[in-house]
Amino acid sequence: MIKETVFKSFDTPADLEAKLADKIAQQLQDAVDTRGKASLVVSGGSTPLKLFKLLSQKLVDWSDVYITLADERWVNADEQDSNERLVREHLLQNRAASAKFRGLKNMFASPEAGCDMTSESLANFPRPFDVVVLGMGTDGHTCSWFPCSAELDNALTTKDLCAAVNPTTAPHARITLSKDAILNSRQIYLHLVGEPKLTVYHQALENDDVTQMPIRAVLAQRKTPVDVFYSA
Ligand SMILES: O=C(O)[C@H](O)[C@@H](O)[C@H](O)[C@H](O)COP(=O)(O)O
Repeated sequence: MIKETVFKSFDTPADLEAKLADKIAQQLQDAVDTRGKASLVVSGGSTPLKLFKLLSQKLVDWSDVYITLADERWVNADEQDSNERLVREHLLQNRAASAKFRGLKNMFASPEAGCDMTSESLANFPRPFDVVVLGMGTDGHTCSWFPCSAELDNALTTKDLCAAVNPTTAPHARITLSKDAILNSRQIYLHLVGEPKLTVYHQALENDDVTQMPIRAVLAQRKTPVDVFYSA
């Protein structure tokens, strides 16, 4: 059994988003005030869109904030399934338009070929990352650590910043930050909306077999604080 750390339950997704946006904005500004710059890693998917909008309106010294993604589908940034597109359209707006964003996709033909260049492009990011916001799929994946993929072990064990992943249960080849990179953070938030995800989260707490549910790699460690923000 994995011991739960911080679990915060909200009546509505809007309540959750308001609180989480406040916390993230405060932590980013504290980082800028303390160290001169801050870093934020966000996830794609459908859950964080309203959070992105709220965050984009916050008073933060955004020009000192470096933003990247936890994972990306290997598609061009103008395509429907691109996480970069989501970030550009929903987060890098309003006050946050001046943030320094680096996407994970580059011009190489595959994530395997492009991985090293992506890692190099993130070399000037403040690390440990100040804030990481993760989502979770109902198969227990987070980032692009898919239980179905042959590359899962590499993504969870490499010391490299990035790893290539080819999921068999989800579209597109992917590039993902590694477990080592994600856990080298000051604060991780796990953003969960909907009862099916609460059920999966409780299943994830049952044991620490990361090959079945890779989200356990985040939940079972004690190096980096993980706060779960949940709303039905
Ligand atoms: O690119 C992605 O798909 C992600 O970054 C992924 O890890 C996501 O966070 C979960 O799959 C949850 O996705 P939803 O928010 O769409 O449920």
